[in-house]
Amino acid sequence: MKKIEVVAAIIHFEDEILCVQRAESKLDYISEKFEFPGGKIEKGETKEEALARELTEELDIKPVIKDLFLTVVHTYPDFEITMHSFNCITNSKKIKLKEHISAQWLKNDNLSHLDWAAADLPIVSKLIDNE
Ligand SMILES: Nc1nc2c([nH]c(=O)n2[C@@H]2O[C@H](COP(=O)(O)OP(=O)(O)OP(=O)(O)O)[C@@H](O)[C@H]2O)c(=O)[nH]1
Repeated sequence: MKKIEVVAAIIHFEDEILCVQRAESKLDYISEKFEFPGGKIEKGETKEEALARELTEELDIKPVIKDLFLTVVHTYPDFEITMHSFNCITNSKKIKLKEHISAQWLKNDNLSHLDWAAADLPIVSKLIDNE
């Protein structure tokens, strides 16, 4: 099975976190699901470099990338994903949605209300537990 390695940003603004919604896709299990912004690590990049590049490409933002929060391994029907999530801090809620179809800034208690990609659920649970 195909394996991909992905980085994702938990972007904090005060007590809120940025949640973004993927576009429609032929893979129904990720189509229009909520996720944390990020993407695949390219050859030769560190995780932090990949995350900084993806955040510029997807949202045109440069938050401060802090510590690794959780690494999740999840098997979807068509591929296995290893996803490294990092806490990031921003001092502005300004974003430009270049690829995603919507975005919400939510407090931890409200994160469970969204329809998340399955690989994100352990991250969402840990954020809620840390509250
Ligand atoms: N960025 C991101 N991807 C996630 C999350 N959860 C999750 O299952 N994924 C999956 O991980 C994969 C990331 O690939 P991507 O398509 O965003 O990466 P990319 O920007 O490098 O895409 P590209 O291949 O079109 O260049 C997708 O299959 C996506 O559905 C998440 O929270 N953030």
